Amino acid sequence: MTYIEPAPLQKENPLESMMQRFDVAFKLLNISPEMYDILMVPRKQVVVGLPVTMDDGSVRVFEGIRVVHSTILGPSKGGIRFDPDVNMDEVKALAAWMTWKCAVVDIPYGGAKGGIRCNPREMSKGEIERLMRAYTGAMLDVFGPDRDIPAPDMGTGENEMAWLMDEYSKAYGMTVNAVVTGKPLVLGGSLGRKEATGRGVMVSAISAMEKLRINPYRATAAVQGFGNVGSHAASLLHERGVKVVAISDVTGAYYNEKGIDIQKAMEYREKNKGLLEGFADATKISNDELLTLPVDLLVPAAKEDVITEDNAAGIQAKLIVEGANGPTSASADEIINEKGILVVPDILANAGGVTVSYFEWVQNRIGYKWTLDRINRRSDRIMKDAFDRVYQISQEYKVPMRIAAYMVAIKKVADTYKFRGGY
Ligand SMILES: NC(=O)C1=CN([C@@H]2O[C@H](COP(=O)(O)OP(=O)(O)OC[C@H]3O[C@@H](n4cnc5c(N)ncnc54)[C@H](OP(=O)(O)O)[C@@H]3O)[C@@H](O)[C@H]2O)C=CC1
Ligand SMILES: O=C(O)CCC(=O)C(=O)O
Repeated sequence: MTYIEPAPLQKENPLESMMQRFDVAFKLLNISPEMYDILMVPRKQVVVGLPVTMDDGSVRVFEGIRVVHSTILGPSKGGIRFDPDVNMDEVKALAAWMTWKCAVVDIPYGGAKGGIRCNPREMSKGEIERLMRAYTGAMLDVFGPDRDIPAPDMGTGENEMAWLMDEYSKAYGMTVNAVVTGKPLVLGGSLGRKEATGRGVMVSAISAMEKLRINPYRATAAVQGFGNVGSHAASLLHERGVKVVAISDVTGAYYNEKGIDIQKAMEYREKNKGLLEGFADATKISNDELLTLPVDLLVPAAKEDVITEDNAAGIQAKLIVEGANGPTSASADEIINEKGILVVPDILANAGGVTVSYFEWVQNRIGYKWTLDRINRRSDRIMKDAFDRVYQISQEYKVPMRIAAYMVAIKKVADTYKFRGGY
């Protein structure tokens, strides 16, 4: 029997959360009302059924989604997520966030996102490869180096991007490495891309600490999620003197008030099938408990809607830097703002990844490789400038940085429409 698993029911809806913040920011800007629908409705929503032969010979049909939210600033850009919770509303929200994110850091891309509802932890490498190739084949007329450029997100990494590039290149009869970013270095991947999102989180955190007059060498942090974003954010924060006292993954959270040895945790995870389960030198607590630890900095870097109206009141951190997309539901915003916690929002804080993806694409287009030093200097500058711009708007309009970031992004996209016209 073949079947597509239904998406699980979720209490919070990321699309509604995104819309609520969008509405607030839109009203503060003097933009014509018809622009509202133009900016809200995605340009393209593609859903495909993907039959894949499993290792035991059975055939399973997976559902694959790609949403292109906007292409007004340039080709659309955004990752591909492999996760059992993938659903259309989530992907629509994630695609819109990509539009706002690229606009906030001022790179010439629109926004898109893709996802396949599956559990990669329960699949073999061969099954994942066949699924990725099937998805790419089904999206040949969506993807393209000047049209829509995917990248990694939760549950995917350089292997999946390599298969995508190969499948696309075979279909077009030539090597097209600029069709996807986050590739292995030998296929035209960029130095610095793996660490880029975590690095941007670190730059945002240090910039925010300056504003709050927190000395990083005396600060403590808890980081939720120890994948691409969380592990590099934790490691780079540690390098800047911050004591990371808690980390976590899907198996739970690991707390040590004297500080976690991040390098050791990364090595442990590599040897332990990618999991922190059993990590010594720390007490195991729950992912919910991690969120309310008495720390200066909280970095949610796992998935959306982990900070909600149910737990926001218990948060003790002075600063939240959002590594994940949409980790704070709209219902929690008010509580957090009332508590005076400074939040560096996702569309700003985690934009380091797409920034270095942009650099990867540029290098592929010009056929030349940049040094790591050049990449880090340029991406740090972009992240710092974007932070300062959003902080300044938040002061000027007396709004949280999240609303200020939406204002910067919406204005840029709306201004572009004004000049291009023709909708
Ligand atoms: N990769 C990138 O460049 C970018 C990613 N992001 C966002 O950052 C977030 C993380 O992405 P990324 O690091 O790439 O993903 P990964 O798949 O590399 O890592 C996700 C991490 O979160 C953990 N996790 C998953 N579910 C839960 C849960 N319910 N509770 C606690 N931890 C959980 C995973 O644990 P386990 O490994 O045990 O499953 C893993 O440690 C996502 O929101 C993504 O959209 C944003 C910008 C760019
Ligand atoms: O690197 C990219 O192009 C996009 C990464 C991504 O999906 C994100 O920023 O959420």
